Amino acid sequence: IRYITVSNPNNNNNNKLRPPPGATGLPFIGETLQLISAYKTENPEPFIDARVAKYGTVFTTHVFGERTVFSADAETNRFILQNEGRLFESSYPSSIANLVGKHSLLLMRGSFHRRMHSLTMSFANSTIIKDHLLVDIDRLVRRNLEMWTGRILLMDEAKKITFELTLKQLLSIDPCEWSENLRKEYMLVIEGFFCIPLPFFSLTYRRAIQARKRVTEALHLVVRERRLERERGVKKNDMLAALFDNDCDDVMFSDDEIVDFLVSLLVAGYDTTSTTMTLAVKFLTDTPSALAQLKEEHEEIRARKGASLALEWDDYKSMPFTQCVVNETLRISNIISGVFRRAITDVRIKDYMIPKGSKVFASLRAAHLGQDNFENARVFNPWRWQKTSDSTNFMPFGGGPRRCPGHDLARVALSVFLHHLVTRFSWVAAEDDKLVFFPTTRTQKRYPIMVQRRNVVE
Ligand code: HEM
Repeated sequence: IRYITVSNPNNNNNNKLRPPPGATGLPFIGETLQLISAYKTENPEPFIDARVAKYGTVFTTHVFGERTVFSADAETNRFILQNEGRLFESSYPSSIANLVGKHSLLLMRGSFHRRMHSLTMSFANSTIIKDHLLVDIDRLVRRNLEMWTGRILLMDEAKKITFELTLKQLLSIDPCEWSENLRKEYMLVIEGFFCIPLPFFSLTYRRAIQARKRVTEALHLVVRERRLERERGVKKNDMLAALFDNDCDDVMFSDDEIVDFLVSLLVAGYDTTSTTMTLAVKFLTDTPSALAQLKEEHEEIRARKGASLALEWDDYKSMPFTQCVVNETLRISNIISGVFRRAITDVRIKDYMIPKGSKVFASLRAAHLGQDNFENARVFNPWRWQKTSDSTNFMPFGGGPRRCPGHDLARVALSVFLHHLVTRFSWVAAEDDKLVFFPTTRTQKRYPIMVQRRNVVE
């Protein structure tokens, strides 16, 4: 494949190139309804498969109000993501942009984005996790699991756990009534992400905007209080402290900037990690041999440590099969099904021309489920990762300058959660439940399970 930026508009060869083939469907709505109805089922693949068969892995469609170049090709996706800021830039729908706030990392661009992205990374990298976040993750996961009994909605429980973890890491706040109320407001904000961003038309969106206001008010109070504490010399080791410390450089963050930044970190880590936790359990329940192997791995760790010691970094590093399960869950469920970008110049991809201004969707899902990229790609098979530790076709956390800064943190949280779950409980699905992929990836009934405490551990 040749990828070339078109810098000379008078180049005749380039002028002959056309945009990728495809169909743009009905006026205004394009193929949006076909896409939504496919993604509302357990098997949305035919939407992509049919177009790939007809037009190839890069095709044109028209979704969510705009003509869009859709890439189902892993190499093209990588090229798009790595050229962030040079050939493409991220482009979120206005519903999401309004709700995360204008100072959010998701919306930042250029050198400021690079700087804030690396600040976020430096707060969630493996050294920091090893040195102090792991202790909190272990404690908060155990604390939640201790309360489980009988029938639970796993998706709700996983959300509670990830929200508590994120709040602790960002603001050093332990679970309490205040944090639980904040979480409820957050759920309303996230509901608003995928609806029409017109308060007049959508009650969900109106509710989301009001909830965002309450969330930012609550966070403003925390930031103000922490500034006062800081003046009194109280030091904390969390994301908010890192943002305050950045004041010492050339930039002084205002409270508004800090609050938007925190809102977007909570948004980005909350739904993604909790849904992955839930789906990992669902896939394991449906694949008993994988669950048995996972249990064995974790029971060995417990046998070494005894019933009650907290997990340490070396324990996390001795969970090879768990990493296979995490990879395979990320590959097959595709919590972030793809990312939207906009071409900031004319770009040549393969033998097509992507005109400047075009909307582009790099479908991570299509690459992960492409039969040419993975053998029996649509089957949950964690053992495949025992053969290939890394794959260039595997990008659940995106790539390039916007690669997810929470990727290590998410992996650790998932592994610790699975460890305590399989060593403390056995469970069965309480009802049939199925996966759907619109508006976000979730199971229809929030995955009800019946849990039973095991005797092997405290
Ligand atoms: C299984 C869990 C997760 C998945 C699958 C996931 C996936 C992704 C993906 C695909 C992107 C790239 C978006 C783009 O290129 O436009 C991203 C960005 C991001 N993620 Fe995650 N993420 C997860 C967990 C987390 C966690 C725990 C955090 C908290 C620190 C986090 C914070 C972010 C932020 C702030 C961005 C925006 C980065 C930027 O635009 O520079 N994510 N994530």
